[in-house]
Amino acid sequence: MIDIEGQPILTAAEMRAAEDAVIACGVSVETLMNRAGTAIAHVVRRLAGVNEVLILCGPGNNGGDGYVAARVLAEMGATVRVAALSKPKTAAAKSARAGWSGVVETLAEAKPAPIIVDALFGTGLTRPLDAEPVPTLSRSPADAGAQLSSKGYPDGLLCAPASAGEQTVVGRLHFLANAAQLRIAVDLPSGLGTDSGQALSKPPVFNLTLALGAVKPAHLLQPAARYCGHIRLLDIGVPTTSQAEVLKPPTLANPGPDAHKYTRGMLAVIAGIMSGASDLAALAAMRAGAGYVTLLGDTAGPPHALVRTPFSDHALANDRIGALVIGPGLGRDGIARSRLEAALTSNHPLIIDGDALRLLDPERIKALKVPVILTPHAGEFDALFGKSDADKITRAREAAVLTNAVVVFKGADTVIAAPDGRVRIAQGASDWLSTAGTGDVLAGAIGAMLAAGLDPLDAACAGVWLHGDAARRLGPAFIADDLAEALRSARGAL
Ligand SMILES: NC(=O)C1=CN([C@@H]2O[C@H](COP(=O)(O)OP(=O)(O)OC[C@H]3O[C@@H](n4cnc5c(N)ncnc54)[C@H](OP(=O)(O)O)[C@@H]3O)[C@@H](O)[C@H]2O)[C@@H](O)CC1
Ligand SMILES: [K+]
Repeated sequence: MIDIEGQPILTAAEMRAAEDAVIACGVSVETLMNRAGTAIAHVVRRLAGVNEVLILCGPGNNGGDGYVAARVLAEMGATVRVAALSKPKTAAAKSARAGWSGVVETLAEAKPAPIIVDALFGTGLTRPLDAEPVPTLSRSPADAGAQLSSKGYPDGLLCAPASAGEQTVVGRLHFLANAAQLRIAVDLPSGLGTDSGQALSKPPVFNLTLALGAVKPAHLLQPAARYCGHIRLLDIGVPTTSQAEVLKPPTLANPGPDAHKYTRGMLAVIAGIMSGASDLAALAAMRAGAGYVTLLGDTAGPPHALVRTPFSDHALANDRIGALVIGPGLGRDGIARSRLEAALTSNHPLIIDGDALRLLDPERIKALKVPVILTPHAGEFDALFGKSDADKITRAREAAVLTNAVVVFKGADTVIAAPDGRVRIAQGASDWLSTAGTGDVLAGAIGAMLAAGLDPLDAACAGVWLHGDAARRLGPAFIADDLAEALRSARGAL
């Protein structure tokens, strides 16, 4: 089981292409399926102990993985049952099914077990499951009590649509999941759109999802990610590369003996009508490790290390400034507009956040000749780039190209995109980040990184990492002030 930090993220088509490349070199689909099923079995065996395992198998290769896992688990001495939605359709799944010598129950009639393994659908799911009735065995009285043969569905038994409610695929999956103590999904919880991150049908929430060969967008994008639980990668011997990767901890150098405040990066934060927001950004930058932070505007208060300076073109013209944050608490009035204009023409690398995003359009941003990082949340993103049904990765990528800026598309599944197509996606953001001021803290943290001289994508990634890690360390009910302070622990943990 591999931790997914830093791993490539592949769409369903990219995963198929990676598998095809291996198959073209003479490795059979059956071999890949055997690797997948065997790896799954070993994980399940470790977690299940002596408890009974129920594996739910679908018609495609995801189901095939399930049959292999069942066989290997049985060979290891585990108590394992298999329930199928329908007969296997693919050649590899048929062959895997043939390798399972036990009974195959129907999904509609399977009794619960303490451990369930969902191998119903993986990357091949193309439509919602809700409407799909679960086939049951329509039996004549003479057939009553007959069991499925160990080699497949007996001839003459018909698959008939079941009634509503629990007898849909989703209903049965929820029923069995609710009754289980441990829920494990093979590749993806059944019902998720691999690339879109949408729940085509709402699956149960799993404890563990075993990604096969590569991480997929649905493991990270919301709402799909919330159904996956912990995500671990299983290696099936398919080499993968992608421009999209899971965000990993940054490598940040600590100050050396010859460091001074300016070598560690000087950040200027422009204040506006809501001084609390720019204060938070400035404090966050200091706690993320900036050497010198100056707040430009008419503000007052601690910390004493923060250099508060009235806003002026002269203050902005300081060529020691390594980066400029504008937007937190800026407002949208005339003063805001003139400060934004001054920032845009100051020639400093920019982090553009909050209100500043509402005062700009993509063409203006693209015309800037300095490194730019945009940090919109969903509302700001829609306002700047328009609404769209495309997935979040595609939207972030297109926005980065359109503006020639690094775009940090914030949310529970923050996507960071660079104009050259590279993408990083943060996993497992704390739900407690949904509180006022946390976006200001992020802008400051990223500002510290950009001021320190990191490349814009690296700066954005480092800021997002520190922000997410600080939140994880704080646990529940923190406020943005706590978050800014906790950046110090996150920085110290690197
Ligand atoms: N390729 C490889 O080398 C390897 C692949 N591996 C594994 O394969 C998985 C991908 O396999 P897959 O492509 O067969 O797709 P899968 O998710 O099993 O489902 C497809 C089936 O579902 C059906 N179907 C779709 N939607 C439906 C719906 N709403 N309701 C009902 N049916 C629906 C669809 O029918 P159709 O749309 O064609 O009518 C088709 O029959 C992947 O996640 C990984 O686990 C590993 O073994 C390693 C080697
Ligand atoms: K599955």
